[in-house]
Amino acid sequence: MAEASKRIEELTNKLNRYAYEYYVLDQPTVPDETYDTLLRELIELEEAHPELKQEDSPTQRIGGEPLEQFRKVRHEVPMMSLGNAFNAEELRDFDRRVQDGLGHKPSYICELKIDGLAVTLKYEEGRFVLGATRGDGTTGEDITHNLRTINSIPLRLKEPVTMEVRGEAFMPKRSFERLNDKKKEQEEQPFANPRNAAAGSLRQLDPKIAADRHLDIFIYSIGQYPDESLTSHSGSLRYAEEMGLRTNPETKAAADIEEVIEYCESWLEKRHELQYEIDGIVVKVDSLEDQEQLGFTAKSPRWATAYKFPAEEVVT
Ligand SMILES: NC(=O)c1cnc(N)c2cc(Br)sc12
Repeated sequence: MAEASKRIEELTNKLNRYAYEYYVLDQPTVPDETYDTLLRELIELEEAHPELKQEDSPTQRIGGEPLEQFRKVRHEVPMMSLGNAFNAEELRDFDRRVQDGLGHKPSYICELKIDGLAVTLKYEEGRFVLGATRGDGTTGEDITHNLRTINSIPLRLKEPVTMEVRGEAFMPKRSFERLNDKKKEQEEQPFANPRNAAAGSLRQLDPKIAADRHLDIFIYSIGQYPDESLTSHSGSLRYAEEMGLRTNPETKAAADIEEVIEYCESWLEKRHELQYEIDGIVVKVDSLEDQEQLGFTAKSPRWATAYKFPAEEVVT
């Protein structure tokens, strides 16, 4: 029994590390066959010793029976929405308002605006305990059973910290095309776009459906967190990465609004090369102290805006 317990713990940790390298870092260090062989060994050991199964075992990503209904979840920290800017001049207007509010020039951080479904993830002492949709910003739906099936969401953080993080769950373009090909073959209604496909997949009561949809996620903000040493948004993104969470590699600091405008305009064409859809760029004041000073309007932060790309001509 001690042997089995030791081997199960060893396999669980090894498989979780391999999954982290593959799904979070996009840098696998072992071939798929190695992962599959170890996973088969773990499944056999867990079947022989179910009481030794670990909560963060990769075999526990797809839970039990489908839910009867969704539980409502109240967000302690409301999930924000963003004001919009549609061109360079409106970005300059945003910058003027920010400088008026701060009394100094801020530094900015630019992040791709992922076209998916905003979700919140709660970790307690490092364990993934709750995941929910944004809903109306204060009340969302509990979709923990579906988010557990996303391989780039760690079931356990690298440190036993308690924190809430927010991000965008999305369906990569390739998964979207494969899914719609299957739907067309089965003469079912295809999804209009990857955002609808991701939302449709995560709003299922049966986690086996979400598990089959190859969803992914980028974390873009941290709610209440224990580490008071964080003073910038960019620092909090690095902290999220250190905890084992997946963040977007294209995020970039900008010294002033002209650099922000340059970044936004550079992605107008480049975005078609991405493996996922984006519908704009999120621009944030980087200093947490500056964010605190600027605060929120009734529904949006004064320290962020969304630069929206012009709607694309839909070729039918
Ligand atoms: N990086 C970000 O902050 C970010 C990325 N993608 C998105 N769809 C959203 C939405 C809000 Br609200 S923030 C944000």
